[in-house]
Amino acid sequence: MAAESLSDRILRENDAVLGAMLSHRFVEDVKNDRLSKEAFERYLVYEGAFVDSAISIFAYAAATAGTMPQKRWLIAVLDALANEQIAYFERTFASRGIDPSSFDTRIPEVEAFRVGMLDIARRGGFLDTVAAMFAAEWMYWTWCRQAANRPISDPLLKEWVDMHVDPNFAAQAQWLKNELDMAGETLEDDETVRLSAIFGRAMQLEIDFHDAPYL
Ligand SMILES: Cc1ncc(C[n+]2csc(CCO)c2C)c(N)n1
Repeated sequence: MAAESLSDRILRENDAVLGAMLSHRFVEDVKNDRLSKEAFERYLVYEGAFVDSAISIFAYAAATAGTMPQKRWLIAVLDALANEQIAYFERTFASRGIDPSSFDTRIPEVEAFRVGMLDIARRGGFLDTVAAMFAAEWMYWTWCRQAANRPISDPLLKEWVDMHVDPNFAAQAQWLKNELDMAGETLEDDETVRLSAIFGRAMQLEIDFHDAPYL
């Protein structure tokens, strides 16, 4: 039998916290088409602030990547973040008349996620960033695939869910998984334990972040 890949090991070891996030009230509300307009708009502002910091996080990954194919891939990720994801928020805020500066994005749950993810990238190495973003993206890809098969009345929420089932986003989640697996073939056990803990920490930050629109 083939040895378990590093990403599968990380997913298995963090099954409980991943499961808690996948059954979070926010995910359930989107899947059942009952997320309130107020919660969605708060989420959008918090999320827009996070996607902005994701540009910094992936910039750290590009700066610490070892090979040119990795750098090329990450530059494409940065391009998609700045020109597709951020563009979504600009369009959405304009069409809804949302003024992001009138929301408090410094509340602890939102700030902890942003600072926590950024710190992993700033202080850790390339694989630390990959493990944290694998947590974030694998989780979104998983629940958005479920949500995309159900009716969602708000066209902008529908667009947001669909963006995370798009083949480009799926390829990004798979790329992170594969980077972990390739590195995992030669890592010492204490290093794999550390990366699994980073995944778990990122997922707990996600749970708290998704509580924030309801506070
Ligand atoms: C709170 C939160 N967690 C995870 C994602 C998933 N996601 C979508 S794009 C992106 C950055 C680079 O691809 C990430 C992590 C999200 N959007 N918001």
